[in-house]
Amino acid sequence: MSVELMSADGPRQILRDVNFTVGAGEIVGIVGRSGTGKTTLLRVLGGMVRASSGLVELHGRADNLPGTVVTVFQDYGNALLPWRSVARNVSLGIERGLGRAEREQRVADVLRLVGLEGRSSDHPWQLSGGMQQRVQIARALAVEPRVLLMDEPFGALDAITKATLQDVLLRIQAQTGATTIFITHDIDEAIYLSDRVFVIAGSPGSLIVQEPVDLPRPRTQLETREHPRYLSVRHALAEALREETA
Ligand SMILES: Nc1ncnc2c1ncn2[C@@H]1O[C@H](COP(=O)(O)OP(=O)(O)OP(=O)(O)O)[C@@H](O)[C@H]1O
Repeated sequence: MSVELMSADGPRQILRDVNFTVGAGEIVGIVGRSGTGKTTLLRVLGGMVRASSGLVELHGRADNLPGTVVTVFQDYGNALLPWRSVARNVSLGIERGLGRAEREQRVADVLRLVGLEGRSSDHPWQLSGGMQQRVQIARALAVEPRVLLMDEPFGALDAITKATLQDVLLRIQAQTGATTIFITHDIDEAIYLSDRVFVIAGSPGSLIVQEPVDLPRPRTQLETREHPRYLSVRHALAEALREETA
């Protein structure tokens, strides 16, 4: 797939020949320097931007079924509606199509998954940044997506909250089996969470590495990061990113 977008000087190629397949239930982390087109790629996968050549297929179909692909943004502060309670933010994507009892049950279930069961009647501004990001993740999960796309989901959080949410995400993904594709600037986060790590490089951006992680699950913050395989994947990714900078 390739993507061209309009700039002030006319059309500009943003991504060139980015072709890959992601298996159902797989977790893929995308890393790469700023401006290489990672967010654009995620937008194409989410159906928000159209590829100028090539296509995105989900289970062999090019038309993304609404609700099957959901995106979580880094900017949780703006993603949540401040006048709505936590529960009503989470129910945003399921207000049509589900009866009230089923909807309330679904909201309660996903809030429990992200560890916010006691905060359903709070408003976003009454929560910490990490909690607000959990609300956004809960809202995405409420529609029971087959594909979860996340653009630097933990980028704005402190290291301890980030580690906690990484583990929340792994637990949820193991339970829901959602195919998960996320962007991060943190190589360690990419390895810790993923089955494969993609490196996007250049301008226009292309997919230069698809590194299998091959670390056992369930993963833990200490043991996984001390595993010899972890270090070799880290080395390979650092080399790929360094070569690109050189
Ligand atoms: N809507 C748009 N119209 C025109 N050009 C765009 C648009 N969105 C992004 N671009 C351009 O596409 C290129 C890639 O941007 P993108 O946000 O995808 O990169 P990125 O790898 O996610 O960067 P970062 O890591 O800094 O978030 C940039 O040159 C940007 O200016």
